[in-house]
Amino acid sequence: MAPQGSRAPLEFGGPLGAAALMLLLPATMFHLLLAARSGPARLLGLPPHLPAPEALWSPAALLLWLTWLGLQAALYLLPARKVWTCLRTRVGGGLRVGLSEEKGTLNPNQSPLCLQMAEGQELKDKSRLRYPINGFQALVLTALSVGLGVSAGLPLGMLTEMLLPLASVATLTAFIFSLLLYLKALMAPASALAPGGNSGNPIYDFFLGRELNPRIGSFDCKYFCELRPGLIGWVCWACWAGLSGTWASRRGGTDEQFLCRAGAHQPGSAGTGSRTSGSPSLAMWLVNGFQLLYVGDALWHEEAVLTTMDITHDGFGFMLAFGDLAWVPFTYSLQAQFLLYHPQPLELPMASVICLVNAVGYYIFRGANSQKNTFRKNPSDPRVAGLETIATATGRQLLVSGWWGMVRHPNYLGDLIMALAWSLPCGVSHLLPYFYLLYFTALLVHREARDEQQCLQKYGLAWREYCRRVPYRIVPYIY
Ligand SMILES: NC(=O)C1=CN([C@@H]2O[C@H](COP(=O)(O)OP(=O)(O)OC[C@H]3O[C@@H](n4cnc5c(N)ncnc54)[C@H](OP(=O)(O)O)[C@@H]3O)[C@@H](O)[C@H]2O)C=CC1
Ligand SMILES: CC(C)=CCC[C@@H](C)[C@H]1CC=C2C3=C(CC[C@@]21C)[C@@]1(C)CC[C@H](O)C(C)(C)[C@@H]1CC3
Repeated sequence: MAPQGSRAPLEFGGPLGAAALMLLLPATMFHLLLAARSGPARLLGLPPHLPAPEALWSPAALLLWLTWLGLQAALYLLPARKVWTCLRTRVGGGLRVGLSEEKGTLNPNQSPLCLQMAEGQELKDKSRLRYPINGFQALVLTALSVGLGVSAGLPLGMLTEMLLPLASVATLTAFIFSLLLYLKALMAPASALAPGGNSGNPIYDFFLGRELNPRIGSFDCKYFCELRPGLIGWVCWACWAGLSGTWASRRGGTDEQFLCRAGAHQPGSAGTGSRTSGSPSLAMWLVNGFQLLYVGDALWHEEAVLTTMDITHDGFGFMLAFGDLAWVPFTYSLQAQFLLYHPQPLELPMASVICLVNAVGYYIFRGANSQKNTFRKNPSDPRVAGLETIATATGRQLLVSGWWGMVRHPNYLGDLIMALAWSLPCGVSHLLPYFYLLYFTALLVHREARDEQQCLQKYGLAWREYCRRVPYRIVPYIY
């Protein structure tokens, strides 16, 4: 039985804050879903029409959701194809080859099927967990399965109408799953518990999560949820929203009929304007393209998630279960949902500027994340060996030039610039599509403060020296 009452300071406003977030997060998600399909599409203020209770639940949505989770779990367990592994190895560069060969896990000449694995950070008991690396393969196979399903006549056009019940089912799953995880953690050894999330207060611990890496056999629940059902679901749904225009016109429906069916055509609706061609608008192409790049990138660099604080520090509780399974797919796709019901005109010159903004954001995000990952894996790698560093008492070093000498969280800066680029195609007539940018700024500012606290504990004076030499946190000369 695990000991109760760790001395970690309480975060998120303690039990009261945790309880409030458990109500507020699902409420916000449903508000956004309803607002996106309402005529006025207001971020602040109630949507004009609240749905009937039966619109929030359907057995078909439950079946679809369970099938989706089953498909993603099967793809998680599937070995990586040899041809696939070789391709990733070549395109991914020396870093991946070095890592995998060093651990004896990758030999492209062995068998046509191999489960490529990566090792996580060292745990309290000095052991390291192993994780499958086949996320990008899962994305491609999912896209193929969905494509096959649609061409075989699966009524995926219903997806738009099923979004509310799907969100309910995902929220319910997150609650049940978190409860099971909480109970499972009661039997976990102390060494398996997360640094936070073990305060002894059941509400707080349920929210934050007690066990660091809950597993069923070798199936890692947190790693699976962080990158698979929600992230892949997000782009599948957003792309589907993009294609829905085509679908509406192929079925012989007008925009007006489509919007009525989807529940958006109400007095004062902005949603009957410009989408008449039956193909996704330029704005929709941009939003989908940018988000597909983001998710594809996350799965391509899958092993990088093993060093994020979600995997190394936070327990697996309601916050991450709900965040991964419900919040990400249903709120991160908000721009696509908004454009589906409120098409916006976008001219080519403006689209080019937005593409440039996204490219700059991606360049900073990827450059900063790759530089740190390369450095953490092998500080003498020629790509990072010339960078200036600060030594710490732990034996690890901190980068103080390159991306990490510009601000203390250059990767957050890139991520925020991309967030702006995802909203700009939606125009400036509504605040709603900018919700992601606002929420994400708050999330990253809070996350940055948590990370600083942890780094101060880990590196002490060396961290203070880093802060002195790199005074800005996220935005140079501003913050
Ligand atoms: N789309 C979304 O919803 C979200 C996206 N993200 C993205 O996820 C990515 C990962 O974020 P996150 O895990 O929060 O944080 P980081 O990837 O920034 O990792 C922080 C860690 O990096 C190490 N570090 C910090 N400074 C230095 C330095 N100067 N030199 C070397 N190492 C350093 C420290 O760990 P150590 O020293 O132990 O290596 C620190 O704890 C980011 O790109 C972020 O934008 C994050 C949250 C949500
Ligand atoms: C308020 C609330 C619901 C909190 C939960 C937060 C989660 C939604 C996010 C915490 C960290 C995340 C990361 C990603 C998605 C969102 C969550 C789960 C991420 C998988 C997105 C893709 C990136 O490339 C990433 C892999 C770096 C990233 C990791 C962190």
